[in-house]
Amino acid sequence: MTDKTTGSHVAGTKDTAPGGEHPLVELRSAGKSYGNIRALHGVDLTVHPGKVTCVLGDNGAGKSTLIKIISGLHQHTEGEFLVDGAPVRFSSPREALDKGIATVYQDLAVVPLMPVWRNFFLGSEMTKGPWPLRRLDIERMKKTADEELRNMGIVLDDLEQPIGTLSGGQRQCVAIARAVYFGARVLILDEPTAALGVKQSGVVLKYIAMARDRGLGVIFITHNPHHAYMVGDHFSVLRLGTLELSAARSEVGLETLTNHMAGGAELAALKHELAQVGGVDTEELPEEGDLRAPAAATPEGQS
Ligand SMILES: Nc1ncnc2c1ncn2[C@@H]1O[C@H](COP(=O)(O)OP(=O)(O)OP(=O)(O)O)[C@@H](O)[C@H]1O
Repeated sequence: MTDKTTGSHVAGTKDTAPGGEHPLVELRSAGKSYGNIRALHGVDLTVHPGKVTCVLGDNGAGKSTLIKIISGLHQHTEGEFLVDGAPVRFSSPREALDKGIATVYQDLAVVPLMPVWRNFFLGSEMTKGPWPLRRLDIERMKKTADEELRNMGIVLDDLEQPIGTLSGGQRQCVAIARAVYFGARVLILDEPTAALGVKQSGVVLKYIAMARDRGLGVIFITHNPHHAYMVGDHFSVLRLGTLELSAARSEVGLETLTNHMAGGAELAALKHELAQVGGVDTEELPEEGDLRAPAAATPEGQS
């Protein structure tokens, strides 16, 4: 575990792929500057098949920049980016997709009024018949979408219903099933639970676990340490563009993770500011050390 806040380093923390294989995706001291704004610096990250790597961080921490590098929207300006052990520099998201790296964005790229099955195949429609008589193979698309969603345990009453009528959680799940069907090896999920309630978040976390169990390497971007801890194998906390914490599940507990995300020092500063405003009983607000995880939290060092 590397903890940048304490400077401590625990031996044996470097991720090694099972069987000594290369990670699917690896960043080595990677960084990105936009002009003279350094958005990301010195980031190490590995993604292995069948594992969930969680990237946590507050607003402006650099999460989107990190996703953009891996998904081919931006290029890194420092360090190395490797896929299957080979250095890469993508010029477009298409190149990332060709390597099996699929990204599910929070504002899902769906057409709300189109049926679920049509959105499932959007941009990659099945066709039949020879050119120039080629036409959409609607029956096969409906059947395949139905099978694939069922395989992922997603049972919808009617695939003809417009995707816009599904709940946010269901839409995320359809997007995950779609990425799995189209051969993703690495699935990047951009805050999939951010806009969801507790129950819907639980459903999405279940499908993240299913994608993992199917052997995909998942990068789960989130603000929420509790959600991360439900499914994560490795946790990377970004702060102001650098890695503040990088730890395997066996090395970090939910409590530590929550404290990192809550930003104890920032909370103390906020408490001080609130005290100046008046009208808020700051005595009742928690101290840094009081930021406790829920009772069900896994004890430190256990998973
Ligand atoms: N295109 C850009 N040009 C200049 N600066 C940028 C650009 N994109 C991001 N930044 C800066 O880089 C830093 C990291 O931003 P980034 O969007 O990666 O953070 P984030 O963790 O995704 O935040 P949020 O959760 O708010 O989306 C911020 O200071 C941001 O202002």
